[in-house]
Amino acid sequence: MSNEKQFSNCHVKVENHVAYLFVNNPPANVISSETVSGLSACVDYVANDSEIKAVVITGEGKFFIAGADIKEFVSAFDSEDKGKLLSVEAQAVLNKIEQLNKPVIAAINGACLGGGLELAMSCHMRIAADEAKLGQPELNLGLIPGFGGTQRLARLTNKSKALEMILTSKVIGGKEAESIGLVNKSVPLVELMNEAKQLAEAIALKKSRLSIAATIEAVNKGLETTLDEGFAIEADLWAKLFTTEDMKEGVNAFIEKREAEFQDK
Ligand SMILES: C/C=C/C(=O)SCCNC(=O)CCNC(=O)[C@H](O)C(C)(C)COP(=O)(O)OP(=O)(O)OC[C@H]1O[C@@H](n2cnc3c(N)ncnc32)[C@H](O)[C@@H]1OP(=O)(O)O
Repeated sequence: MSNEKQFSNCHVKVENHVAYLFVNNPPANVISSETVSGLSACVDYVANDSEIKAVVITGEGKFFIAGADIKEFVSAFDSEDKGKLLSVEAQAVLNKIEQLNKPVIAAINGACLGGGLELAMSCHMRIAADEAKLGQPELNLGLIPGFGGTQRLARLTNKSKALEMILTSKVIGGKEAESIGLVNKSVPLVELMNEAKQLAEAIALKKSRLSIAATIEAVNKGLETTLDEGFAIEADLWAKLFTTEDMKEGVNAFIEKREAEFQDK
């Protein structure tokens, strides 16, 4: 791999236009304040590097991310303001991941709990190891999910499944997560990174950057508005793509019975 970049509690390696972002805060890769800053810088880096067309986020070692740093909560005891700051700052980074105009795939290699699942849910797609453990156990701490989990879990699965998982702190494996639509696919741990790489490369190496970005924008914005507004957003983005070199190339390639070679223009 080339292009390795180090940030606080995470690092990025780039290969074949795919950035592999490793969260690295041993032993459990928890999301401490330092991890939030590191992730924010890391996401800015992958957003601004024009070589990168897709991103895979995973955890270094045996954990994906075991949640927010519970030990840091002690210093915010009895302070609503400090509690709010922890939530709002982490939510902002996760929103930045969700709004990235490059597809982000979470490769869930182990414990993916609390803030870890919230980060995974902010990604555009998720591949889990069968052996992974996914859950929102915050009620065990007398809390609720605070990095977007109460909102994204219900949207990704459904209201009753989200309430069941959050209210019981139930932890589920990769296969069950797949069966409720929480992850796209669950595979044995040994196959996880290859599966994530294949998915990332199927997009990064085959599609135009312009239609990738437009797809993410249409789906993200559409889920935040009415269906009619969503159709209008889609029509505008579709029309803009009509003026691109890549659209001409895609259509000509079809007619000439060859594979399109997009230039991201
Ligand atoms: C808004 C967001 C809120 C949240 O995210 S709240 C946090 C939600 N997450 C959790 O409640 C998970 C808590 N952790 C666990 O349940 C377990 O751990 C695991 C299932 C993840 C792993 O269990 P095992 O394999 O037996 O390892 P181990 O000895 O429990 O953990 C290894 C070290 O990691 C520390 N650790 C684990 N999770 C956290 C955490 N979330 N915050 C701070 N430290 C954590 C432990 O304390 C320990 O450390 P040491 O070796 O020094 O005893």
